[in-house]
Amino acid sequence: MSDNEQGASSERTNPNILITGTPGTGKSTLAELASEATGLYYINVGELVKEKGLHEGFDQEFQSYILDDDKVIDELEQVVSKGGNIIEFHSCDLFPERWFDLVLVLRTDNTILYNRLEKRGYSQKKITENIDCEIFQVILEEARESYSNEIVVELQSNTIQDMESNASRIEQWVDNFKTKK
Ligand SMILES: Nc1ncnc2c1ncn2[C@@H]1O[C@H](COP(=O)(O)OP(=O)(O)O)[C@@H](O)[C@H]1O
Repeated sequence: MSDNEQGASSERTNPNILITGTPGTGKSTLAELASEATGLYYINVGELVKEKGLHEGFDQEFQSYILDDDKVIDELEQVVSKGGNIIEFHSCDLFPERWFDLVLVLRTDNTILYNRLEKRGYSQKKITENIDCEIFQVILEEARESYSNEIVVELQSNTIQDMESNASRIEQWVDNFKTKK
């Protein structure tokens, strides 16, 4: 990531990073690795929503929770305002723009993604929905519309090597952010 991907310089001495992308692209795996490498605090928003009931119920048709955006924002506001977090979620337009110094959108080739989702035991309907989401770059477009394009970075997440190099890029980026503060 280049210097200008540093993004709009915030007052934070520790950055907040958002890792987003279609389900199955490897967000949790990368967020955990990057959290270990950087010491930033890892927040899995999907898990938090379930744990703390930050939703308006379960949508049987889409087999997912209907988010209560306001509850999610309220729950996270305090910890995010201090900086030093890696936040991971399969959507990104609900969070305030000011929260993030870097927004990473993971991308995976269709066949690889298909196999990962099938292994997860997703229904055919849910697999198709997610593959379509990836083909039409829904999350990438959402990220570009919601955040300054200077801080939005697309990362390939097909192989273990991709995962390792993405984690080390994040580590370097965080070091660089802290050095400049
Ligand atoms: N870059 C990668 N290369 C190979 N396998 C990966 C990669 N990223 C994730 N995986 C695997 O794909 C599956 C889904 O990853 P996960 O991190 O749970 O995705 P997400 O959090 O985006 O839903 C897991 O089995 C994980 O081990």
